[in-house]
Amino acid sequence: MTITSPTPARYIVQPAEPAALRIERLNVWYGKHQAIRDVSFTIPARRITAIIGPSGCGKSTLLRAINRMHDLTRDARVEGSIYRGEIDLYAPTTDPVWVRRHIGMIFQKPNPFPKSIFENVAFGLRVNGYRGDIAARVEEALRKAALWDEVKDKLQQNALALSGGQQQRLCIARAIALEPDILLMDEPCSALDPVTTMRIEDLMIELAHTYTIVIVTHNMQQASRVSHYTAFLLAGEDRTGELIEYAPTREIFLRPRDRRTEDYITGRIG
Ligand SMILES: Nc1ncnc2c1ncn2[C@@H]1O[C@H](COP(=O)(O)OP(=O)(O)OP(=O)(O)O)[C@@H](O)[C@H]1O
Repeated sequence: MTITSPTPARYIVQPAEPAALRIERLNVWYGKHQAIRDVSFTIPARRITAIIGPSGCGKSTLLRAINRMHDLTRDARVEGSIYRGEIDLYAPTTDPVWVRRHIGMIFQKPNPFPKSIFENVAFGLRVNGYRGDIAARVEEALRKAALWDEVKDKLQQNALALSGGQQQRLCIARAIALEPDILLMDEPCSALDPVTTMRIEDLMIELAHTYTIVIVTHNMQQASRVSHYTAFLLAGEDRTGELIEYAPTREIFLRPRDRRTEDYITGRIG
């Protein structure tokens, strides 16, 4: 593992594992407000990478840049590159629909469609004109999301009748059904109780055998429990949206190199 330090204030580790994504000189603006500033780092494949930092530092903005969701936001502008293998997701020739098929997103608040459990998972397959066995793919996705046993006898029931934790696992199944290789999770447990949160965390750890996971979290225990690598973004004045430190999670929590990282993880800055 090598440490590069583009400026004396940044400690960015290059993971030893194969790369799932290489983010290069990423900048994001909303109108005149710059939310992400010259961020470069590599996200390892089949690992969990946590993005942490104070409120407003740009965590969600960075996550959304990874599957080109800012294309859908008025006034948002992205510069820089994100490479998945040789393909720059921001190249003019790259289709954003293709990007979102390979990079799924799970949101803070579970957001199932007001349809049956089955149709929620089948939805993306139908939209994409999938010609194979939809029922088999739905079952497989629900199994991978650790929900099959709870719902197999009520697949036609409205998804909105499920508990919050079940709804979140359904949203994970909906994303998985499209066979992405990367899953982005934006505070996926913040609307859930502690027991349900543990269940989703266990699921994330299980899914990381197959998928690359990038998670935004405010919960330091969660970042330290589930993630292999952690990226710390800074907020405040003209430094908002800068990546200050990126390293294996153990190092970030046990031996942070930057005082600002230490202040944040120990709760001295919010
Ligand atoms: N659609 C938008 N239009 C304009 N400004 C936005 C938009 N989305 C986010 N911002 C601004 O960009 C900055 C970064 O927001 P972002 O949601 O990425 O931060 P965050 O670190 O995820 O925050 P939090 O921890 O509070 O969820 C904030 O100042 C926010 O107000």
